[in-house]
Amino acid sequence: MTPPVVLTIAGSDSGAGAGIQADLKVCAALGAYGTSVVTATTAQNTLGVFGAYPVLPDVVTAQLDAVLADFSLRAVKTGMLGTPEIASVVAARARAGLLPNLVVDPVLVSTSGHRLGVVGAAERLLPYALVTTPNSAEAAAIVGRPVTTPTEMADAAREIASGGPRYVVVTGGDRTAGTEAVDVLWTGTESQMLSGPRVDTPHTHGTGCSFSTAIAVRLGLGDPVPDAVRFAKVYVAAALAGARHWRLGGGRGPLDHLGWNRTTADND
Ligand SMILES: Nc1ncnc2c1ncn2[C@@H]1O[C@H](COP(=O)(O)OP(=O)(O)O)[C@@H](O)[C@H]1O
Ligand SMILES: Cc1ncc(COP(=O)(O)O)c(N)n1
Repeated sequence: MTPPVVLTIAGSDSGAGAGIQADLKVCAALGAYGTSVVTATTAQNTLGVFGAYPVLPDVVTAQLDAVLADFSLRAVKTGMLGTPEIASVVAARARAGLLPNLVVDPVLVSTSGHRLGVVGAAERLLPYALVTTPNSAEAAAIVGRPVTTPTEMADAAREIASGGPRYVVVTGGDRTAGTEAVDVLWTGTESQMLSGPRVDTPHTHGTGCSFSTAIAVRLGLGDPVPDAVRFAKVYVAAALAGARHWRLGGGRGPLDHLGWNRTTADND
C-alpha cells in the first residue's frame, strides 16, 4: 500500500539525532513517506551546536512549492524555523490551507542549550496549528512566566491554545525530577496528564523532534489527535530505551528510532 506522505519543515542536524534527519527516520519507522523542507543548516553533534545557518526564505519557498506541487500531504510538522521571515513563508502556505494536520514544535533552544529559534517565529505559525508541542521551557517562553509543575503546564497549555492551536501538549522531558515523564495535553475542553515511566538515559538528543513527528505520522495514518499523542509518547519512550546503552559520540546521543518495537529484553 502507498504510505501516507508527511512533510517535515525543520533544520538539518549534522549529527543526525534531531531535526530533519530524526524526522525522516521517524517517518520511516512508523510507516509514512517523509518529505522535507530544510530551513537551516546546523553544525551539530552529540556534544552541542557549533553553528546555525538559516536558509534564504526564497529557498524555503522553492522547496515548499516543489513538494506541494507533486505530493498529496496527509500531515505536516514544523521544527526549527531559523528566522521570523522563514516562519512567515511557511505561515502563508498554512493560511492558504496547504499544510493539513499541522503539528508545530516551537523549537527555541537545543537540549545542549544553544538558541535555535525565537518565540516570534513560532508564534507566526501557532494560529494554523492543529497541535503544538512546546516543552516546559518553550511553553514558559511563550506565556512569559515559569512553567515547572503539572498545574503550571496545564495553565500554559490552555493559554497557548487561545492563540490558535486546537490541541497543546506541554512536554516535561526536560524536568529531570521523578520517575515519571509527565506531559500535559489540552484537548480544547480539558487538560489530561500523560504519564509514563521515565527512561534512565543520558541519550535524549532529538526527543522533542521525534515526538512531534510521530504525532504527525499518526495523524497522517488517520488517528484522532489524543490517540496520536499517546502513541507518540510510547514510541519516544521505546526509542529512548532502545538506545540507552548506545555509545554514539561523546555527549547526548540519539534515540533508537528504527528499533522501537523491539522487546525491552533485546535492549539490555
Ligand atoms: N527520559 C525520558 N523517559 C521517557 N520519556 C521521555 C524522557 N525524556 C523525554 N521524554 C518524552 O519525550 C517527549 C518529548 O519531550 P521533551 O523531551 O520534553 O521534548 P524536547 O526535546 O523538546 O525538550 C515527551 O513525551 C516526554 O515526556
Ligand atoms: C536542527 C535541530 N532541530 C531541533 C533540535 C532540538 O532537538 P533537541 O531539543 O532534542 O536537542 C536540534 N537540536 N537541532
